[in-house]
Amino acid sequence: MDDPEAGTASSPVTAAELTEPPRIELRRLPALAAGAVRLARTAAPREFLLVAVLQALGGLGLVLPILGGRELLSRMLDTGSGTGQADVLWQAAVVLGLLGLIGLATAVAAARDDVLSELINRYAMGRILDVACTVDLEEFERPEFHNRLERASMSARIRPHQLTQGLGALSGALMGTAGVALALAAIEPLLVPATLLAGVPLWLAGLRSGQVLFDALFRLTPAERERSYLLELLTDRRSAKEVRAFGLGGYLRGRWERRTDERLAEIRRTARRRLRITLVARFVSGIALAAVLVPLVAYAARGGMPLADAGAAATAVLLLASRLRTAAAGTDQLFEAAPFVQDLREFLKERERPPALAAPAPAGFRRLTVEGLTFTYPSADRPALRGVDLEIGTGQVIALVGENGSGKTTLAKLLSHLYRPQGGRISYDGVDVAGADPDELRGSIAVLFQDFQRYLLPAADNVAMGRWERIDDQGAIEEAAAAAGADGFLDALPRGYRTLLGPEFAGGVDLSGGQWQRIALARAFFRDAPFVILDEPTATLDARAEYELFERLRTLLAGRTVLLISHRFSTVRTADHIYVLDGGRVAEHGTHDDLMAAGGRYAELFALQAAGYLDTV
Ligand SMILES: Nc1ncnc2c1ncn2[C@@H]1O[C@H](COP(=O)(O)OP(=O)(O)OP(=O)(O)O)[C@@H](O)[C@H]1O
Repeated sequence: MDDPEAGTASSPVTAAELTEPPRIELRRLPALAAGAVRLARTAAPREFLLVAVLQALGGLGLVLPILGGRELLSRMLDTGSGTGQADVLWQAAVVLGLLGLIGLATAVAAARDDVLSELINRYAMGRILDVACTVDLEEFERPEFHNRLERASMSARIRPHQLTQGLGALSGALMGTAGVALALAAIEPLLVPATLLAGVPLWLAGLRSGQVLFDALFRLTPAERERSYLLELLTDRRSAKEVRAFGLGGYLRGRWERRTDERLAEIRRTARRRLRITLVARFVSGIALAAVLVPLVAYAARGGMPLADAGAAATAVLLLASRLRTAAAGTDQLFEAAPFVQDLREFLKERERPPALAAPAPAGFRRLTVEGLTFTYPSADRPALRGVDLEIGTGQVIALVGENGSGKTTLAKLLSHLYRPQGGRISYDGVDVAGADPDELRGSIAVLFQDFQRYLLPAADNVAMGRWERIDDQGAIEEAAAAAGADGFLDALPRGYRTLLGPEFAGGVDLSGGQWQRIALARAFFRDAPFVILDEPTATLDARAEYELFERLRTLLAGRTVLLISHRFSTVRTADHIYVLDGGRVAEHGTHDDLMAAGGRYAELFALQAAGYLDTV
């Protein structure tokens, strides 16, 4: 596909560089306008051409009355005969007909413009999704990335289209301006540049006013995101029950109202600033116009030129000034959209790693080795993992245990290649996989997260999301569901596997927490990967289901390598090897018997849990 951003990229602007609103530079305007036109042309080639041609025809509507009218008038004054009058009538009919056609073109252009706007929005949003789906997961931990994503999404809705609209309006207005300027030049050439000067304050004001609006919306972005988040809390089904149970409606609503008031106050301040800029510009422009008209009238009054000529010149000056104001309306749109489009383009440059640099990933391993693995979350001041060493042999079941916050899930995320290690290495059979394509590496891994996703899609699709390429393999879907113990309740659903899950959509049904977890487990089985990572896979399962699952786990996942994270020591004791994490480090490791004999942290936690069960008996 033709890439409208091609050839424009400099080094990507990093998140840190964009904490202040970028300045719009006049010299970048032509490139921005060209970029927006390319974007519009790529997004909607036919619509763009049609609207551009129709808008240009509409622009003729500004010139035609002047040129046609003048010609018509001189013909009327010249003709005395009947034939001449017929000519004039015929010519008048042509001018009127053309004006009618131009009116039609303008109306059609406006209607097609709505479609063009949607198409540009869809294309720009597609480009934003390209970035959102490919950036490192780590980016989602950075508030600045979310601010930029929010701004880009808001800008994509209207700004590229606004920029092309501004260009269209400007080119139409410039045609009109040129027509009047020619007429004025015929009377008195000096008056043309003098009148054009009156337009300069209007253009400068448009530039400043556009930047003021962008600065305000840029600074409002974090608060705007908070407002959206509060709105979601107040309107989403998942939060609705807790909001009611804790009586949070009024409190959260109050927070939303305060943020909204702050936004309104900022919008009011910005509107006042922009109005001041416009009024000052119009005043200065008016003075500049008076500086042209007053000497003209005075000169004519002193007899320097015939009064009729002076009257015609003054009329042309006023007409030119009015065309300049129309042109300024176009530049206002252009300047208002430009900083947003510039910001959007910077975001779109934020493409992830160039795929060509990634080495082919090994399909699996016989031995996975982790050495000195270190990782700190972008928003954290302490590492979540510090120098972790670990070894996993193919076909083994390895367990990770440790208290809350000890780093188990973080290690699982690094082993699934969702984050890149900041120190240390992960090797497959002695080869560091840091340079390999993470997408490819993830292709041979199935992960079941603690906070797995509940897709509001048909039940079968929920399982098939594990390997969407095989979404039509109903047999394999049912097999995976049976392995996870989900077949019973899925068969009993109103439309079986085709039942929509989630009651938010018509015909959808909800499941219990444990049933959702079995579906997530089925998804991991359906992925059919050689390395399976299960983070608390039975947290919401009943005791019998959990027991049965672990009894069958070795059979179900025979030949696969399993990394199991669990707080339930009864389930991890059968693992081939157990790693105990503490404060981001491996505190100890070994088999259940080794660790019990060592009498360390594992033995202590195991005894604590066992005592809890005994107390309740
Ligand atoms: N996205 C994040 N941003 C910042 N810090 C994080 C993030 N996720 C986890 N942490 C921190 O990293 C540390 C390790 O967290 P991790 O989720 O790996 O622990 P865990 O052992 O899986 O805990 P649990 O048993 O509660 O699931 C904790 O101190 C946690 O606060």
